[in-house]
Amino acid sequence: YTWPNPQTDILEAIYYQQIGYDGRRFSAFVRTCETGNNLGAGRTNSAEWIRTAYHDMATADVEAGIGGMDASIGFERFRSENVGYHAFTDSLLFFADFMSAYSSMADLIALGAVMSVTACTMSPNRKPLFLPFRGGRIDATEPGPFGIPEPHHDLASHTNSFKKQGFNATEMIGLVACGHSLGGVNGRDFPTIVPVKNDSKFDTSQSVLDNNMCVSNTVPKGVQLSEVITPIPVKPDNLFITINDNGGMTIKGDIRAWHPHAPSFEWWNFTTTVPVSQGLASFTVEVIDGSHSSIHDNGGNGFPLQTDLIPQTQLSCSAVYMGRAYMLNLTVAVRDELNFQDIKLTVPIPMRQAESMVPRFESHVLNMEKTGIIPATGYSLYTG
Ligand code: HEM
Repeated sequence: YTWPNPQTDILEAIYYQQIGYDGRRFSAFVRTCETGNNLGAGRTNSAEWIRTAYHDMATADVEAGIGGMDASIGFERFRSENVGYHAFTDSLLFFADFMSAYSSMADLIALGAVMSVTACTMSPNRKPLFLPFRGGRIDATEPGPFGIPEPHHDLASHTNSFKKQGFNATEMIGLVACGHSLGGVNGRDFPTIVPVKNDSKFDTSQSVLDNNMCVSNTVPKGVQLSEVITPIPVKPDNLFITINDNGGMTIKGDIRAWHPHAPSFEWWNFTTTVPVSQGLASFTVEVIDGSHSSIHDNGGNGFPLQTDLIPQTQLSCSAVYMGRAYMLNLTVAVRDELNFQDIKLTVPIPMRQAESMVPRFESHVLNMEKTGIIPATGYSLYTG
């Protein structure tokens, strides 16, 4: 993808930046397929994340284009068809820390499933599976229909229910078998599903996983999933531009570089000051590795810098207490020659939803007031 793209940028970081500087540590909870003893004997995060993804998706009606991966499980945890609700509660609580206006709970549930599959196919004798991950799911604001398959249902009703979810009988068997090979334990407690439990060893279920764990791509009508998200080799991050009162513009930032043989990304930072009159529209990055040099130009046009409205972080502050209070005071330098009439700030604020533990982002729009000028730069300051 081409940088910047807010949604892809954030999901790409949560997926691929695990350890080291700015590591998001999402995968620490599924470092191995067995990780999770902290939850109590026999519980594993990977199994719970997979089950959460499946139960979120399983009420889909693909023909009608309703339901699918939409985080409606947040509203549905206490239904009897969602027996063992702690698994869903704990998974959603973990994912909630990674939510933003650009990373929906439904995307994070899907990513959790993708990462769990990788963790559970990692062993010395085989290649781990990295399932393609797409973003763009939209969280539901109300519960979905009932319809999770339960152990006491008969075969015909399972077949029907999987058909509604978009799977034929063969896929149903594959999906249930591979799902329960990951869970690994619970089949024993529920004899009605023994036939599928015994069906799968990990070796044989891998191709099944491959085809079917794409359950996470079942989404309601109208939701457009992104392209498969893969890491870009060079990515700018934490860019801050300051308009100085001596006529200079200071650009600071990090560059994340992907070294094929390193376990994590390498990070470099830079600071440069140019006269405001000269400006800076974009930049390229040269990576020198031994005697080899390569120029990264973001697909041809360079990494763009937006200098019409520039947040001045040194003049701004924010405090976030999830669910209790929220404070943001933002000052932006605005280029005078653009003659904007109004400058409005749109802030997505996480709001509690009464019946779900998943917050909903609500956009609040406020007017920014002119609070000063930065002499001899052609910029004024607006605060809101
Ligand atoms: C006929 C369809 C299905 C039935 C009746 C069923 C039923 C169950 C039951 C009763 C449990 C035990 C829950 C507990 O002990 O709290 C379980 C666990 C599990 N199920 Fe299913 N399931 C079905 C399909 C699936 C599918 C399609 C997947 C994933 C693709 C899946 C993934 C899992 C996982 C990973 C666990 C283990 C959870 C853990 O260990 O924490 N199930 N299932």
